[in-house]
Amino acid sequence: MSTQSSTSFDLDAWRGLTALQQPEWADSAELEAVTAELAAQPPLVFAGECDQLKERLAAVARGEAIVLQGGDCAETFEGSNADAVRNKIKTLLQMAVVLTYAGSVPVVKIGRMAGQFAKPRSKPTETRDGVTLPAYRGDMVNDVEFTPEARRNDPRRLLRAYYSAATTLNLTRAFTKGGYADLRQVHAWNQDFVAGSPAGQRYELVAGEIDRALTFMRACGADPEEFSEVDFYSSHEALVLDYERALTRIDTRTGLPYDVSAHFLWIGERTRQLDGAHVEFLRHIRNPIGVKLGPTTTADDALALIERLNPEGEPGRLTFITRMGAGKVRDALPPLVEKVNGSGAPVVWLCDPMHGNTFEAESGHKTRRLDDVLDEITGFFEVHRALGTHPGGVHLEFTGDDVTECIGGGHGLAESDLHERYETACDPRLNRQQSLDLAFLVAEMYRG
Ligand SMILES: O=C[C@H](O)[C@H](O)COP(=O)(O)O
Ligand SMILES: C=C(OP(=O)(O)O)C(=O)O
Repeated sequence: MSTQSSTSFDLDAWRGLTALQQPEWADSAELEAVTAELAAQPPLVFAGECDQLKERLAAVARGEAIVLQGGDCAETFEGSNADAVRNKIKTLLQMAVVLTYAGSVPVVKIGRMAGQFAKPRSKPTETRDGVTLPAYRGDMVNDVEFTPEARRNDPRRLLRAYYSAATTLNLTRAFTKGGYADLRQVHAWNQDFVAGSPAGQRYELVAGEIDRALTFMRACGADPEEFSEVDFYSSHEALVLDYERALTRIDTRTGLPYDVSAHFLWIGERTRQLDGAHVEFLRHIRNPIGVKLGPTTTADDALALIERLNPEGEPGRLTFITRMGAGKVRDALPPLVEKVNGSGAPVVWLCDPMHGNTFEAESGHKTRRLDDVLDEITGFFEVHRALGTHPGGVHLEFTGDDVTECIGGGHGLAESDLHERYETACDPRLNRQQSLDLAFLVAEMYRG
């Protein structure tokens, strides 16, 4: 069947399949009322914007652009405030400038923002000091606080997620279109970072080159409009299907369904079963979509996902986000890339170097080493370079704040520092310094 002819029957077919990682809602009448209310809300993004992103991702698949996708592991309602959103955008823009210069190609900027409110979990419950409660599944479902009331799955949170996403998107549109994203200003922030970073000398070369390029352009009288505005897209894991279905609309231009909760949606490693509800639902929406692929993925799994999610080979439609772990990427990735590339399918390859590299520190904090993160990206580049395919970019968990959740980086954050500002609601994020360290080091890989 052509994916282009989806009907509302198709959009609800997932309901008859196994949907993993769905919250059990205490009150189904309330869920119904909430989803009806959501279905009547205006779209958060527009189908035309999703199509524009698809075109840009098609350029990435052709090797003509790269992707920088990132943001919180789990956004919180409390964190959807102007300071936190501005800091995340600022960090992402700073990283993007460095990568744009190094790659000499456009960088497609996608936030894990404005909707990343639901989390798949390894276990349905959490036990602390002998007390067992339902696991935290993201602010869309319940609260991170460890009390029975906070951990109750509350359908009204779906509405709060929608309104928080709207607030965040409003802020991102203001920050990226209202002059804040001016290239010269972003470069000045990077120069400050290089001057203050213990590893700064290593980055001075790139920062200096960008500076000279900008001075040259100014001297030539070139001051393009594009310098002061950037295109920024939203994304999140399409996990809670009642929410995603309620926010799916038929585009009046084309008569095709789009999930207007975000520009880009992805299917997680835990919910990518071919015969599962998530693959079934996402195959019918026309947004650009991604699938996370962990180390157990076989080349045949990848081909079957392509057949199911992009049978017509639409460029920019499908992104594979590989998250193998630093120790496995060099063995697990080549068979996938080789076979997919051999099939001729136009796939974007992104590296998520976070989710295969998590471990528990002695203090009990979940953490990641920046060295492992960089090693996985290095392996990802090695594999793509060896096979002649395009390393399409990175998918990161980071924040613009000075948290202490991951180890390493120019400032040498150690395990013993983790307790100082450990604020994530789920997995550990790179802080602002570590994110910029990473951007300069990945820039070297693109130049290499
Ligand atoms: O972000 C990814 C997952 O939600 C997270 O890694 C799950 O963590 P858990 O193993 O603590 O449930
Ligand atoms: C859960 C996530 O990742 P994965 O599906 O790769 O485990 C995530 O990116 O939040």
